[in-house]
Amino acid sequence: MKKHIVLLPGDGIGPEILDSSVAILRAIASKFNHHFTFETHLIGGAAIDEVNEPLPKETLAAAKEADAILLGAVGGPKWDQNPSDLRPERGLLAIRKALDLYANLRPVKGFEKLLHASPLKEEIIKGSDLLIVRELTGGLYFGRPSERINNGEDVVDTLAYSRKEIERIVKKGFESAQLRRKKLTSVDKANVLESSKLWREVVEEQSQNYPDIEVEHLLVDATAMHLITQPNRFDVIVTENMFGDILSDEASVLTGSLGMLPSASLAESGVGLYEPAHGSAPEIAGQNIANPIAMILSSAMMLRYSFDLNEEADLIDKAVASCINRGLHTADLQVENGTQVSTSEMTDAIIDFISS
Ligand SMILES: NC(=O)C1=CN([C@@H]2O[C@H](COP(=O)(O)OP(=O)(O)OC[C@H]3O[C@@H](n4cnc5c(N)ncnc54)[C@H](O)[C@@H]3O)[C@@H](O)[C@H]2O)C=CC1
Ligand SMILES: CC(C)CC(=O)C(=O)O
Ligand SMILES: [Mg+2]
Repeated sequence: MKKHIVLLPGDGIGPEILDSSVAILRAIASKFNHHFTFETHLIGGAAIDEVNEPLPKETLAAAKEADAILLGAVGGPKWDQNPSDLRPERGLLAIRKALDLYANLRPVKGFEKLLHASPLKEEIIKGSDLLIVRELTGGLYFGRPSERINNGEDVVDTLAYSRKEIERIVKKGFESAQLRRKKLTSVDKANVLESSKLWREVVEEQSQNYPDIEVEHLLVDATAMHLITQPNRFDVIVTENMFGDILSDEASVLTGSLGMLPSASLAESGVGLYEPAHGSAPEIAGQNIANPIAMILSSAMMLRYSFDLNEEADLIDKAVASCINRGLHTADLQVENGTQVSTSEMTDAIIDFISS
C-alpha cells in the first residue's frame, strides 16, 4: 500500500517523538511491504520563528493533500509573551478548524506492569479502559469574542456551539460505545451552562436511536472526581472541547504518565491528524528522555483509522506492550525492577519486536 504522510514536528519534544514514530512506521513498511512517504512541514513556534505565522499556508496545503498527518506538539516559553495570533497553539487550533477535525478520540488504557507507576491505588485503577470522545473544533477555544475589553481591564471568552456541532460529536460518542462495552457517559455542566443544556437535550434525543447503549449524564466536576476514584465505571465519555482537554490529562494518571496517551483527530470525511494528548514538554526537550509511546500509539491509530491497516496497528500495540511488560520505561515512569531507557532506546526496542 502506498501512503503519503505529512509530518508536523512542532516544538519541544515534538521533533524527537515524531522521529520515533517515523522509525517505527519505516519498520512496519519494510515488514509488510508498504510504501510510506513522508513530507515535513512547519507548525507552531518553529513556524513562527521561520515565517512569522503559526500555520503557514504551505503547511495547510500539504496537510490537505496528505493521506494522514502526524503531529508532535507545539508551544513553549520562548513564545509565551507573543500576541495571541502569534502563539504556537494558534497553529494547532487553526489546523484542527481548517480540516474540520471535530472528533478527538483519546483512549486511556493502562498496562499491568505500570499499575504501580500511578500514584493511584492498584485496586482503583486495575482494569480501567476508557475512551474520551472530545469535541475539538468548537467551544471556548474557538468562540468569538475572545479579547480584553475596557482598556484591558476586563476580558471575555465565548463558549458557543451549534446544534449540528453537538449532534455530530454525540453521534460519534454513541458509535464509539457500540464498538466497545456499550456505555456512554455524557459529561457537561448542565446545572449552569446553556451550551450544556442543549448538549444534554441532543444526547437524550439520540439515545432513542441507540437502545442498546446505556447512557448516563454526569457533571464535569463530579466526573473529575469519579475518574480517579472509580475509573472502571467509564467506557466511553463524550464531552465538549475544554472539558475533554482537562479530563484527558487527568485520566492519563491512570496509565502512569501523560506520555502514554495517544489520540486521533478525525473529520467527517477527509484527512485525519494523529497526535499525542500531551504538549511539548519544553523542560525535557532535546535530552533524549521523552516518552515516545503516546506518539507511537498515535501512529498505530493512524494505521487503523486512516489506512485500515489493522494487523500493522496491532503489531505496534503488541510491540509497545511487550517492551513495557519487559520493564522498559522512560524517565517519566517509575517501575519496580524496571530498566530505564532513553527515547531512542525505547524506540529501538519497539522496532526490534516489530522486525523479529
Ligand atoms: N497538543 C499540543 O501541542 C499541546 C501543547 N501544549 C503546550 O505545551 C507547552 C507545555 O505545556 P505543559 O502544560 O507543560 O504540558 P505538557 O503536556 O507539555 O507537559 C506536562 C507534564 O508532562 C510531562 N510530559 C508530557 N509529555 C511527556 C512525554 N512524552 N514524556 C515525558 N514527559 C512528558 C512534561 O514533562 C510535564 O511535566 C505549552 O506551551 C502548552 O501550551 C500543551 C498541551 C497540548
Ligand atoms: C492548544 C491546546 C488546546 C492543546 C491541548 O491542550 C490539547 O489539545 O490537549
Ligand atoms: Mg491538552
